[in-house]
Amino acid sequence: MATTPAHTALWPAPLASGAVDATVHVPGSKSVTNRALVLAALASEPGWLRRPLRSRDTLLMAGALRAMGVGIEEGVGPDGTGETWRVLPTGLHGPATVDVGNAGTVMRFLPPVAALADGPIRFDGDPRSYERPLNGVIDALRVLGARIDDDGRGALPLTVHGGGALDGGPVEIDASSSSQFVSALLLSGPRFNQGVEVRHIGSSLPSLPHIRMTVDMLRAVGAQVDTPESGGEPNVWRVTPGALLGRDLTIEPDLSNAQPFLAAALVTGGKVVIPDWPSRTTQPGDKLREIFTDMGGSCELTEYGLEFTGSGAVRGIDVDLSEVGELTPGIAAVAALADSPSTLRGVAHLRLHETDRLAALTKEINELGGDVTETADGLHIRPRKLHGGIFHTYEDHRMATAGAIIGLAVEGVQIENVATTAKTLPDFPDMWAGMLGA
Ligand SMILES: O=C(O)C1=C[C@@H](OP(=O)(O)O)[C@@H](O)[C@H](O)C1
Ligand SMILES: C=C(OP(=O)(O)O)C(=O)O
Repeated sequence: MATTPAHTALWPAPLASGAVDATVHVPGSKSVTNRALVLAALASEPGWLRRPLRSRDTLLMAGALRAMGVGIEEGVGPDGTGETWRVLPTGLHGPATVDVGNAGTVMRFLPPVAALADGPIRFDGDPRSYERPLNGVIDALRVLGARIDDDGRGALPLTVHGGGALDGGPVEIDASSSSQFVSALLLSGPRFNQGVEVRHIGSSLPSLPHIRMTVDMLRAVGAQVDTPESGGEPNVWRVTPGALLGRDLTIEPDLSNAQPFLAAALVTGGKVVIPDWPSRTTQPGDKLREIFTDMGGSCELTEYGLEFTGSGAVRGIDVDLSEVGELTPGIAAVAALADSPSTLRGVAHLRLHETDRLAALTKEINELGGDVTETADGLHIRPRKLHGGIFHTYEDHRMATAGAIIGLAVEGVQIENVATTAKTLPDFPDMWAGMLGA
């Protein structure tokens, strides 16, 4: 019997029968796991990643580093706990081929690593990866001494002809389309002969917490990094050349992936506890404590984790999301169920994410009867009574979880290709059913 291909399969989003009351263990952060893998691969000694995220994006990162010769072994941590990767930074060899899938972190963070390998590294990925901007990384690497063959569009596919070392030094980039350009150059910077000085010359710079995450993690493995926040020039980051330490790092839960579960507490007037929510973090998802409180919930951060409670009321919000763009789909879903209008601003660069998220959210919410309009840099959302229907996801994990949030409150919502959540949260459907007590 023919089976339905995953991308057309429909998942009936469960309707909440009442207020949710659940504890949800959220797997490790995509952004922290993929940075930790890169830094461990560039270190001068072995390192450990405990509780790494195992999802499409992080398995692609691990696979790519392995293809370049890095050892990444499944293991038991130094204290006997499982769920660990041991990283043996023995390699960086070409020729090799890297599949980036549609992972921004893989397509941006690895070309600078490949420039340090001793042979050609070919990069390819999903059709959407050809459309996502990479010019900031390609142009900068050329200035820093790398040889790269591409088709001139400033995007994938391409080959980095690694020369075993890279000069490095000062470079200007426009990172207004993605903060990942800056992170990519900084992460490999300690291994460039002269280090790197990245000067952002564009009009705006999204996702600043993700750049802070890069800087914090570099410092934690012994790199010296000067930043605008540490008294340096505005928009300039400087990394000194030097060896990196191998570390024993426990990966924090992915706070952006906690979003749909917190949203469930908000829209059902229930309660959700997320264990191990860090008391200090650079993850943008931490901002949800404030945003979802403004939208009607309340939260308490204890040593055990975050307890988030909905009040039964869901309020609209006017908010600049430029620092936390990846939270937009989940906030838009909640806003569509609120009792007053919302304006989400500062996220024009979302048009270049997994899909054009502003267009996709507008179309899919409106097809359920909503009233959403796109602005130059965001969305206006005027809540209306929604009805069931198919919610298309465009191979975007956060579109799928946004649809699931709406489905809690609207009967008959069917999510197309819920399996696309595997990009960062492979167990999403089971976790969602578990939260609802199914
Ligand atoms: O560095 C990172 O880990 C990320 C940076 C952000 O990218 P952009 O600056 O391209 O939005 C974010 O949206 C993405 O999900 C993860
Ligand atoms: C934008 C995202 O991913 P990527 O790392 O592919 O840019 C995201 O996860 O929301």
